[in-house]
Amino acid sequence: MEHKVCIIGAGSSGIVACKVLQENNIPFDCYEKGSGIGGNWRYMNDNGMSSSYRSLHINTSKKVMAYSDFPMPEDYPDYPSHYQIMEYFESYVNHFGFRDKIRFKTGVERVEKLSDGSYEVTLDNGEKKIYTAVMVASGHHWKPRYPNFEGEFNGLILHSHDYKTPDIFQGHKNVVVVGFGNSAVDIACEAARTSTGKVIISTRSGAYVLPKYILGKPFDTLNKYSVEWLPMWFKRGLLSFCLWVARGKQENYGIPKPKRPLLSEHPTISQDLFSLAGHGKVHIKPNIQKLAGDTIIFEDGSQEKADVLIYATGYKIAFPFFDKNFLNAEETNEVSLYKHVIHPEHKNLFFIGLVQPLGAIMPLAEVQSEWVARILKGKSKLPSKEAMLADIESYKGKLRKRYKTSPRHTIQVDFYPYKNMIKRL
Ligand SMILES: NC(=O)C1=CN([C@@H]2O[C@H](COP(=O)(O)OP(=O)(O)OC[C@H]3O[C@@H](n4cnc5c(N)ncnc54)[C@H](OP(=O)(O)O)[C@@H]3O)[C@@H](O)[C@H]2O)C=CC1
Repeated sequence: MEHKVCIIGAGSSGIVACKVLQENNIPFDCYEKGSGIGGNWRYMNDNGMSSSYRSLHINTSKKVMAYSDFPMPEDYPDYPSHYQIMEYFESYVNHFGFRDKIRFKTGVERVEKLSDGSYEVTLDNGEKKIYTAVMVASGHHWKPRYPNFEGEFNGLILHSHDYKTPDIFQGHKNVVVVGFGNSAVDIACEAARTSTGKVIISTRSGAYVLPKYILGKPFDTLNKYSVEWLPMWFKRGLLSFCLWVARGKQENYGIPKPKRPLLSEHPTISQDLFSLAGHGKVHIKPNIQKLAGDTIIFEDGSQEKADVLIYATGYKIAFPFFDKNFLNAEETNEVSLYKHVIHPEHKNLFFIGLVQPLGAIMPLAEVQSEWVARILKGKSKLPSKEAMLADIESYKGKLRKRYKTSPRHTIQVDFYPYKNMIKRL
């Protein structure tokens, strides 16, 4: 069967999907809402979906993040800025020469499955196109998830998605950042360097904070030596030892130790937090109990006056182009996909980059795309629908056992084991 594929989005997952299909001579069109490639990594992207802030640097190292056949420039630092990552993506697209297959400023409004199994794609200009397969690469860090605290806050409230520059912290601003993921820590550190006021991270679960370096090497480059068959207790012990060597106990800096074991949450990575917390520039408090005008009351009964409240509370997984009865993940962030790629009920509907790795998404989006290309060419066979559904349930069970139950842990994968598994498939 001759395929024609629709790729939705030209971010870091969409461009590698384009490259892989082109290499495999599979015809495709890619649609991108904004006027350029890069998705989340395009600061101030005019598609309105980027959550990048001006000071953003990637928190996985350049070697782990790069696509397999296109290394990042030698003169890039270990942890490039979003400007450098964008340059890298631009040269990737130029090098492999598929920019003309991407239709910019063209959003996908609707994707509907037809009775013959093909997909009707409606664009935002009303145009309708038919495809035999759809690769969804529209990202999962663009639709803010808000908490629902009792009471009202009078000051400035912002979700981390809308945070761009630290000007809002200028002067003597007291700042409370809710959440203890990577957005929360980056923004709290930036606030602490900008404001002379008090900066607080408010967290309901706490976090183990991993430094970017250990023994002078990017932390994630050590990860490749941990082989997938090692038991979890051993991996935990090894990581615990590495953390002890790299930074001692995090409690020594005023960062409480979570009550659950290591590797049961998406990692929070920061080199700066230790220093700023140790200097008393960032304080950690429990979750918010109540908002009361200019005062924030925490669950331990303490109160703080605040000027700025940042919700760094993560994102909803959303696909606005699907009918809610066809696919809806927003409330739970649960999407039932075989190996996080294949929809077992809908043939030739694929999801690229819809994973949250302990590592970078880009090389995983690459192996996923290669797998999809093989499926489309009939070179890889899928198991039965029942077997795929059973595999999905079994994986969900493993996630529930390992991770704290939370919408942020529904698409979690271990970088190297997942990459190797997709390669094997
Ligand atoms: N430099 C970089 O490369 C950066 C990368 N990122 C990546 O982007 C992705 C998104 O990160 P991020 O924006 O930090 O979001 P996350 O989903 O990772 O973290 C959200 C945080 O908010 C907390 N939270 C959620 N809901 C509530 C609530 N109702 N009340 C209180 N706390 C709540 C969560 O706690 P709980 O654990 O209890 O759910 C968690 O601490 C991640 O993959 C991250 O690694 C982000 C920023 C920078």
